[in-house]
Amino acid sequence: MTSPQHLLADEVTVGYGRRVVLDGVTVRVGRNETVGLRGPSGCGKSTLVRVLALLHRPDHGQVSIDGTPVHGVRYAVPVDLRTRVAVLFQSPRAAADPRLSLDDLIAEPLRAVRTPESTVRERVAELADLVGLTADLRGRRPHAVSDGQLQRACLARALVHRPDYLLCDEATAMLDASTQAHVAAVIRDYQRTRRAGVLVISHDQTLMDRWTDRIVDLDSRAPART
Ligand SMILES: Nc1ncnc2c1ncn2[C@@H]1O[C@H](COP(=O)(O)OP(=O)(O)OP(=O)(O)O)[C@@H](O)[C@H]1O
Repeated sequence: MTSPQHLLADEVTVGYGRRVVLDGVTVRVGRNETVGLRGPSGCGKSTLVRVLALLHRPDHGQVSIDGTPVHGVRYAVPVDLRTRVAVLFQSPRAAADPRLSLDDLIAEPLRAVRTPESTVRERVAELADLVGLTADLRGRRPHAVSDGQLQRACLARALVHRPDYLLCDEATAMLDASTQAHVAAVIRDYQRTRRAGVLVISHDQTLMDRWTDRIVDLDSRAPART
């Protein structure tokens, strides 16, 4: 029997203190599809992204990747499983280490798994090119580049391990129109060529309609099921 090809949050419940934010939510993102996640502010979209990105352990329920259940969070998850899901957040300033150059920001996940330095340099150059970071920008640290340039570096970093699933949490919201279009185009191309599964959260309905194959409504009033 072939294993399922999806990233699955299965009957996931998450609470902060006594407040239940996600109550038995099931959402799946298949390989080779782009799914939009929609819902009112505060309904738990970002929380679900953190659960799917293996950054937050649900109180109940489980995440599985292509049929393999994931136990633990962050570094407790084996590296070959952890690197299959990447996430791009809204604010590159909050996500990026201010001490690192853009090149080192992109390279860090590769160095963390002891990739040979020649391979690191090659891959960083390839990705910087893909996201449109010029040589003069690559040596700069976050304070010396714009939000759009920094988000390009964060996208390159997110793609560095060639993830099968990419989660985009309002990833283009802070960008000007042309950077937004370019970042979205890079993600779309990546999705097609890699046959990746992509989850998109955006308050921009036009962008969601244009970008996604289907939309899941995550309403805090009722458990969402797809
Ligand atoms: N670490 C936390 N500790 C306590 N409460 C939290 C935490 N993270 C989120 N919350 C609360 O959980 C609820 C859901 O937050 P979440 O960010 O997942 O919603 P969202 O749907 O992504 O919202 P938005 O569309 O406004 O970004 C909110 O009420 C938020 O205040």
